[in-house]
Order: sequence, then C-alpha cells, then structure tokens
Amino acid sequence: MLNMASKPLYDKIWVKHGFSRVMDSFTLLLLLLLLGYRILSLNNTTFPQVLAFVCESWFTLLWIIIISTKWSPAYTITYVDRLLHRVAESELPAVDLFVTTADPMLEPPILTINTVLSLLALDYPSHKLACYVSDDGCSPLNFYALLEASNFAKLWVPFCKKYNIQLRAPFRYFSNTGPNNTQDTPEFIQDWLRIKEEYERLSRKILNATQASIPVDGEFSIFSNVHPTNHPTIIKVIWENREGLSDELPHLIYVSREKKPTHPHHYKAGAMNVLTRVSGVMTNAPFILNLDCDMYAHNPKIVLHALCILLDSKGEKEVAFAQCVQQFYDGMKDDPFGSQYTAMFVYMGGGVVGLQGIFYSGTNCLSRRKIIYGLSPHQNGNKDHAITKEKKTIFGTSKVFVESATRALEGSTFTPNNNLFNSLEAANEVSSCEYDYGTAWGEQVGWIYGSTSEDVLTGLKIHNKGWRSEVCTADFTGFMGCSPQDTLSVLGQQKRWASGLVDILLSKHSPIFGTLFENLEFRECLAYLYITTWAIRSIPEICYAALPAYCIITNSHFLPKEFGQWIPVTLLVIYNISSLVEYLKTGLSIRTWLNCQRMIRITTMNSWFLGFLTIMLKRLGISDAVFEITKKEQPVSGEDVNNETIGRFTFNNSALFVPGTTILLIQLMALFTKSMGWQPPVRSGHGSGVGEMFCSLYLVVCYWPFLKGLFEKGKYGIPLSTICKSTILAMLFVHLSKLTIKD
Ligand SMILES: O=c1ccn([C@@H]2O[C@H](COP(=O)(O)OP(=O)(O)O[C@H]3O[C@H](CO)[C@@H](O)[C@H](O)[C@H]3O)[C@@H](O)[C@H]2O)c(=O)[nH]1
Ligand SMILES: [Mn+2]
Repeated sequence: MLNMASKPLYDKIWVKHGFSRVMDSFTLLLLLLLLGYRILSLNNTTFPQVLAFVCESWFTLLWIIIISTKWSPAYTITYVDRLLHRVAESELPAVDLFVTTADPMLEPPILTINTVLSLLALDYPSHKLACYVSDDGCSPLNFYALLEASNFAKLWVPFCKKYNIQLRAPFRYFSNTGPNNTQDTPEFIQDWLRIKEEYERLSRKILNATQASIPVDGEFSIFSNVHPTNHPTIIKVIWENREGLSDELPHLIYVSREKKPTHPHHYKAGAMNVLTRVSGVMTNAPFILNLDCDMYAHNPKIVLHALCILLDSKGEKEVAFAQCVQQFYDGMKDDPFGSQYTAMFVYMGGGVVGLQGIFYSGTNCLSRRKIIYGLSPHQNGNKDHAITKEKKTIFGTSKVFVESATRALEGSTFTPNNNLFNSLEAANEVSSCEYDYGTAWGEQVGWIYGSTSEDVLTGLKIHNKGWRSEVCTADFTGFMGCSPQDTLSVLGQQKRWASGLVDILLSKHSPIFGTLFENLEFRECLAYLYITTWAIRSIPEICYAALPAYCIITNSHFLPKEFGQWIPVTLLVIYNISSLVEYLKTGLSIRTWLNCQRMIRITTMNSWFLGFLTIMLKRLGISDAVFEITKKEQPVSGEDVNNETIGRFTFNNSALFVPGTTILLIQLMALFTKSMGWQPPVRSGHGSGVGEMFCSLYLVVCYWPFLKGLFEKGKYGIPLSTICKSTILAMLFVHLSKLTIKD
C-alpha cells in the first residue's frame, strides 16, 4: 500500500511509428534530391522552373517542420485509483466549470444545456464544482433553457449516479440506448422511462420557446430591451448548493457580461476573462475546466483523469494544463469535408505531446487558475502581496477580486463569501466592459486578446514561460462535440483559424520570439510554426497549382525532364503510400483518406488564402478580423437523416469559393487548349508533357465537387456571380500567361 502512494499518478507512453519515420525521411530525401536537381540544371532555367523551385524549397522547409513535430509521439495513461487512494474524496480540489455560448440560433440551447447537464452529473463531489455559463448572446432563451435544465437536473443527476450511467448528456444517452430487458431491473426500466419522458418534455419546452418568444416579465424582465451587443451585465445564480452537500447539485450561474458597441469585447477571450473573474469572486477554485457549448463531458470521470496529471508530483511542478483531444459525435461517414482531423490528431497532435506539450485548443481543457493569472514556473506565488498597488494595475480595481487572485497565486484556498448571493455585487463589478482597461487582462493575464485563435495564443504564452502541457487520454473519450456539417461552416472555420493563427505569427507573441527570448523549446516552436503558417502556405500552394495550367497554355514545362522526372514521380508515390498507411492504421477508410486529401487542397487554397487576405487587410488597417461562430447542428433523430445529401458540397456567394472555382477554370481552360491543339510551338528545349497534364488533371479531380457545382442549381450549385468573378480571373490568367511568351 505504501508503494501505491509513491507511484506516479500518470505515465507517459512513447509510441514508435517506425514506418512513418522511414517513409517521412525518404520523402525528405526525395525533396532534397529534387532541389538538388533544380540547382544543377540552373543554367538553362525558365520562369516556371524558378517558381517551382521556390515553392518546392518552401515545401521542403515545411516537411522538415512536419518531421520534427511527428518524430517522437506520445500519449498519457492516468491512474484514477491511485489518485483516490492518495487524496481522500473530501480533500479533492474545487473545480470551476466554464461553458461559453454566444448565439442561440447558431448554437441551439438544447446543445448548451446538454453540455451543462453532463457537467452537473460529473463523478466528482458536487459541492466542489461550480458551473458558470457565459452567454454572449444575452438571450432570454438561453437563460430559460438553463432554468428548465436545472429543474431536470434534479432528476437526471441522481439517476446517473444511482445507476452509474456512462453517458451523461441526455440527448446522447437516450438516442443511443434503451433499457435492456434481460438485464435491467424493473425499477431501472421504470426510472428510465420516467426520465426519458421528462427529458422529452424539456426538449419540447425549449423548442417551443425557440419558435415563440419568451415573454420578458417576472424573472425575465431584465432581458427586456437588451441587444446582444448593447446591454448591462446580467448575472443570475440559477442554483446554489447552499449546504455544501456532496450529493446535491453543483452551483449553476448564468453570466452575460456587459457590452457596449463602443467597447471592444474580444469575443471568446473576453468572455473567458469575465468568467475567470466572476468565478474568482464567487468560488475561486484552483482549477478551471472550460468547454465550448457543444462539447459535453462524455466520460464522467474525466476531471479525475485530468487531475491525475495536474496533481502528480512531477506534473504539479511542470504542467500548466491537461488538454483532452477534440472528438466529434455523429461524424459523417468517411469524413467528406475532412472536418474530424482524426489522423492529424494522432500523428501531428501525438507528436507535439512528445515535445513541450500539446497546444491549448480552447475547449476540453483543465488548467490551473494561478497560471491563468500569469504565474511562471520559477515564480513563487507566495511572494509578499503587500504590493496591492501593483496588483491593481494587473488585476483591475475590484478589491475583492485582487484579494482572491492574490490568494489563488499563493495556492491557498479562499472564497470571498460563503454565499454566492453576497458575491453578486463584486461579480457585477468585474463583468463591466471597461474592467480590462489599464490592466494586464488579455495581455499578460487570462485569455490573450488580438487573435481569433485566442486558444492557441493563450497556450503559446503559457509555453513561452516554460510551462509544459500534457494530453489527457482517458480510456473512455473525455469530451465530444459537434463538427461542422456543411462546406460553408468547414471552410469558414478553417478561414478563422488560419487568419487567427497567422496573426499570432506576425504579432509580438510570435513563437519565434518565444524561442529566441523566452522559454519556448525549439522543436515546440517548429510545431507552432506548422500551424501558424497555414495562411501563408496558401500562396506557394496556389502558385504551384497554377504552374501546370501555365505550362500547358504556354507549352513550357516546370517538372524535371528525362531522368529527373522520376524524382517527382517517386515522391508522389511514397508520400501517398505513407499517408494512406497512416490513415489505415488509425482505423480510417480509403475513402476517408481520399476525402481528406481533397479537402486539404481545397481548404489550403480557399480558406487559408482568404484567411491570409483577412490578415493583410487587418494589418493595413482596412478591416478587422471578426470571430464568426461555427454553426452547430441541432441533434436529429435517426429517420431525419437523408443519406443522399449528406456530404454533398453546398455553395453560396461567399468569397470562400472564388479561388477554388478560378483554379478549376484555369485547369479546364488549359486542358481545353491542349485538346484543341492551340498550344504555341515549343520555344526552347521541352514543351509541356505528361507530367503537367497529370498535375492539371489531378487538380480537376480534387475540385470535382466544384466541377459538379458549375452545372448544378440551388444550394448545390456555384452561384452565377461566383462563376463570373472566377471566369474573369481565369481569363486574365490565360491572357497574362500568353503575354509572357510574346517576344
Ligand atoms: O463572441 C464570442 C464568440 C464565440 N464564443 C464561444 O466560443 C466557442 C467557440 O466558438 P465556435 O464557433 O464553436 O468555434 P470552433 O471553431 O468550433 O472553435 C474552436 O476554435 C476556437 C478558436 O478559433 C476556439 O475558441 C474553440 O475553443 C475551438 O473549439 C463557442 O462556445 C462560442 O459560444 C463566445 O463565447 N463569444
Ligand atoms: Mn466548436
């Protein structure tokens, strides 16, 4: 038994991806060979070859970054039994739970309350939990849904705990299982039916409220005359566990921070900072778990798993946060839009885990409050806190908050009031839209402002200080959410990520500075470069995609000829075999692999390129980058799913589809030129050959859904305006290409 107490609470397991390593190294070798070939044949070089050389140099650099990131993957195993053996249940630390929602139309309240219900039902002493829901939409509908959910929770939570239910988000639980007559007791079946009926009643109520509108009287009167971007703070304690009983429900608090059109609200980062402060003056738990509104807790013991990492004696000193990978339910078959990132999480994600640690991805993360307050690994939180004057400039003017933050930094437990209602005044004060001004919030403290990928930025700041992070891979998936289900949402999300990420690269928080001047490890920096360069990667990719068309139109070549042509051929074969094998090893289908290959080309040239333009406009001061919320699909019952339309590309007149349509059109124009025999005579050496034709056809295959879209009507068709814009651009391209060969 003594032995048990000295054993670590988690282990890190190193994975050997021998095959990937060999193939990746081989790919790198071929890339270097290609560059070498180009340098050797420099004396008779033409424009397309120079451009190809520049792009290929970039691809090689990127490949080095990828190999370094993938090289030594790892994951963790956590031992909850050891934790519970070491720490008595009554000694477990308090955990504040944050849920953010912003728009009841894009984020159906039924999803939000399912997330909340899964949290209220966590396997954790409930008097140690407090659930804070931030509503940036300031919607009476969300408040109403939460009120109703808290009533339902009084049945749901005891039911889950009594029968040790695994899946504690009711919409998932009831859609997946029915009582199993052979094993279940009559008592269970009776309870099950009753709770199911109650849940259905709750869903109906919320649906009705969504369709009608909530009368803003009584408790709702505070919502009269509010506008999502212009309203005072609304904080409501929906449920308080007054007696501090471990089998009661956890606290549940609704927070809608003050907003004024004249004050920047910093989107999710702003909302998270308000939640941090409000919880600071109310419960001040040393740990914070934060979730997006669609990410319910799938494993009721997940907080215990994550705490194994943060409470382990080594983890205690080094690890800032424990992050669970994002996983999605009801994913479409074969991932038609490549929006589940399964293989990427295993290979690239696993690789980062083996370095300084996984990136913070904005949700599914348990962090230490004191680190969110800006503590560095070498700093001692116990430092004298007599310097309250300085603290004010860091944490703002609320005395209550400064006191609670000071205590949190010291590592001592302290709650300003023993009653939530007594904290309401302070909570309102720290939720005002001016509170951040002249403080370190969003700069040194809390979630960092300035990027629409505030998650990666916030995690990077923490890694820069020298903290490590750890992935939490419990045997039973920790959290599950909803992945975007249509092309527009997928491409829009990618655009937001790409623009937010490149914003980080170009800012003073850049990982490059982090390595040079702070404590970011070099290879971790490379891993950050891999994601922060997404937007930039669109440029060489688009150039490379234009090359085959250019070469066919002008009857020139960019691929090596004669003996050299075997280099790109081998490269293509090796690269594709190795990525296919990676997919198959992860348990994914060949179709999934094909879909993802296609989507990588499409997102790079469309979303990432627009992300790049967004940031150019932002840097030039022309327009700001906004956080466009990803649409979350309302849960549907089995019969509503129409297999015909699932996974089909939908289009609208968004600029997101212009680059892709243009690239497709120039390939078609090139192939047409060739088939009509309109190519000009070869000017020197070789003309375009099989290689250029192959590349052009490859792109047409990648853009097959766009090709179909050219001929479809309605939402499956590319709108005429987009076709017109793209045709003009494509014709301009053809014209300019021809100009380059005029003498
Ligand atoms: O003004 C805002 C905008 C968004 N949100 C919330 O932020 C979360 C994430 O937004 P979502 O539209 O779902 O973005 P995703 O693309 O799904 O989110 C990923 O990427 C974001 C950064 O771009 C991270 O913040 C997320 O945690 C991460 O899951 C949601 O809970 C929103 O309610 C706010 O609270 N206020
Ligand atoms: Mn999301």
